[in-house]
Amino acid sequence: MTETNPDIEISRRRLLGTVGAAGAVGIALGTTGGALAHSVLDDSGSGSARGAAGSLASLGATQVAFDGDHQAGITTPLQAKGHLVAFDLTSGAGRTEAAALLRRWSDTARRLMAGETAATSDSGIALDAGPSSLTVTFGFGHSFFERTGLTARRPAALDPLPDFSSDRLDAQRSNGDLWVQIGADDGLVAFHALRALQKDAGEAARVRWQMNGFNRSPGATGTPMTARNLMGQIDGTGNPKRSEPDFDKRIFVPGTGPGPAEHAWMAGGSYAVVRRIRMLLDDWDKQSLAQQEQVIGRTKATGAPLTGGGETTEMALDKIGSDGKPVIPSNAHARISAPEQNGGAAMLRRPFSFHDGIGPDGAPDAGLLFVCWQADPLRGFVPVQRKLDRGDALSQFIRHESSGLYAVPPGPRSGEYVGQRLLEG
Ligand SMILES: C=CC1=C(C)c2cc3[nH]c(cc4nc(cc5[nH]c(cc1n2)c(C)c5CCC(=O)O)C(CCC(=O)O)=C4C)c(C)c3C=C
Ligand SMILES: [Fe+2]
Repeated sequence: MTETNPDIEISRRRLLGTVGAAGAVGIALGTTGGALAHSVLDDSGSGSARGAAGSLASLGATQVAFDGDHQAGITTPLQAKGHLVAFDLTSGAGRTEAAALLRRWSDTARRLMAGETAATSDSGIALDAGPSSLTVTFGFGHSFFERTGLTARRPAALDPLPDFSSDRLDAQRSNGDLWVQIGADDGLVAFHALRALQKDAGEAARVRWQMNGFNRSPGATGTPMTARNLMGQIDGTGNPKRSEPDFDKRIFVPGTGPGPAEHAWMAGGSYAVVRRIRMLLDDWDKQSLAQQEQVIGRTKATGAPLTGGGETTEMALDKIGSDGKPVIPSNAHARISAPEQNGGAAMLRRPFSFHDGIGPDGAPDAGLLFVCWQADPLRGFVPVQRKLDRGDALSQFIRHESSGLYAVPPGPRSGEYVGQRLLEG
């Protein structure tokens, strides 16, 4: 598995890089990572993002490939910093301008992900740092296809999500013609990419909304662990694993099979559902540990199911306690969202936490930038959210405040730009 997964190979490099961080950068970037790290280590070439600093530790040197079957930032391990940004095309911009924009964006993303500077007027924000696992992922919203005259090529999977009774959505912070996800293990590297991409948008597109998120930094725990969210729960345990035979089928649009030929441009792509979910943390913190664990159906400390075992032990959903009730409550979040309760519906959750300050009432404006990936939202997010909407114990502690659904095309081939098969096909 690890040999065929570029993202996991990056992790392997990161492990080797730990040795490098202790002083032997040559080992970290030797036979395993040398080719990918070349651009950041080469002091002689123009376009290097190296400033005055010396050699890079493994965290800075780690590079994720831009080209590939799938875009980076989907199966890439969670990064410490994230920016989500949606753009609308300006009134004068159509298909030609959109194609030129995607070409500029792809060129910049390819360069920055390789640890190079932007092609023109680089801001210098990321000087001294390496690529730091930077990923830039591009998607198209439903409205993009009208704006560019491409409605015949719009997949049905991009039809607007249904309304959910628990939605409290802000239209200004939802949807958008274009969506960009930026992730990096260094805050300056991530912000540098955001600035560069916004500059590239020029007169073609304007920012519609923008959100900032974070995760635990790599190396903060003794061994790699599933991340925690701002409620303190281990979050991500039940995610589909790359080693599972149906992983690709669940997450990526198949290359062949049913569906009109006009939609072939999405083969190898994926659909991202993005929700800004506010956590009502003051209410949550008033719950006892036992109450919090009943809400999820898993222990807080280890993430193990309430029916026993460790984090990765299967939930025994049929197990009845001495009180005659299911040990994992019937309204527990992990029970209701489990694939076996939803006809196999599954998604890859890859969120960032957010904190946008403290409101006048003293409550943090904090929560989860929920990003999930699937081959078809009607067989991933939608049925699960419908079920959660009807009786999830977690729902009284969260509020869905914004929503987006984006078609994320496959990764580019060498020299190609993201979306070229749609815009020029
Ligand atoms: C519609 C999809 C989902 C939304 C929205 C959602 C919000 C949300 N979830 C947590 C915390 C946890 N979720 C956990 C599991 C879990 N959640 C979903 C889906 C949505 N969650 C799924 C598909 C699963 C996996 C179920 C399974 O396969 O067993 C867990 C348990 C640990 C884990 O598996 O990750 C936690 C904790 C929050 C805080 C939240 C909104 C803010
Ligand atoms: Fe969840």
